Amino acid sequence: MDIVFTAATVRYAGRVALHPLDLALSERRIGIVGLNGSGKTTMARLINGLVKPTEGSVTVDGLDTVADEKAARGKTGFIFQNPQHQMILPILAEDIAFGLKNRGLAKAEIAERTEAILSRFNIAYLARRRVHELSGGETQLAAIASVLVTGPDLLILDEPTNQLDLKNRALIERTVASLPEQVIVITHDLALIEGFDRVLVFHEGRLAADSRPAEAIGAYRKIAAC
Ligand SMILES: Nc1ncnc2c1ncn2[C@@H]1O[C@H](COP(=O)(O)OP(=O)(O)OP(=O)(O)O)[C@@H](O)[C@H]1O
Repeated sequence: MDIVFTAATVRYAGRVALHPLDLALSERRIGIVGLNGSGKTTMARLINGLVKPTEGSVTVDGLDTVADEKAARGKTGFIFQNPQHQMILPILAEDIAFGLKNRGLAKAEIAERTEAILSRFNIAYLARRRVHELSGGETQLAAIASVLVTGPDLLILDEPTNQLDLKNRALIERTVASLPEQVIVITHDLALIEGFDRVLVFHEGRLAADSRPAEAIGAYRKIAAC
């Protein structure tokens, strides 16, 4: 899917969080890195329309995130920094089914798709568990399943390995690597994006580097050392 930023600018209460950004993204694996507060989440939220550009525009697959808000949002699944907050119903299978019910699917299809997505991520055993009792790694997998069940073309993950132990980091790395969907990951976990196609580095609300992972991570290390 093509994501195009055209002079996209974001101000919060008059303060610039993202300076005019011109960028076209179509790679399957895109990483976003940068210091805290550099504008990464703001940039990513522009893609699914959760943040609107104060000036300029953002399109996904040619759909404007403001003018074609609903259609554009349907293209993208977003996993937030604290994914437990995006789980709405208490039992995992019910939470996953909820997104499908909202789309008006028939009961049998909802059951079939819920089961299929749980198996796809090897978490069928968690189907009847309470979402707030899942471990960090289980929560990430459950959130990925809940979001992908509705069939978005693009998945955006905001710091998916934050607070995970080494074993669960590796599990999420493997899971992300195996997804057929296009993926954008915001992360401070540089190992996660080592094999990616393209890495963007943000600094003080501007795109400071945009290249293959090794070069981009090198640029990020220089920024962090200043
Ligand atoms: N809703 C908001 N209202 C006001 N200011 C905001 C809002 N969201 C973000 N900001 C500010 O915009 C700037 C960029 O924030 P953003 O969350 O995009 O950065 P980030 O690079 O994702 O940071 P982190 O790595 O800490 O998550 C920061 O100065 C932040 O305080």
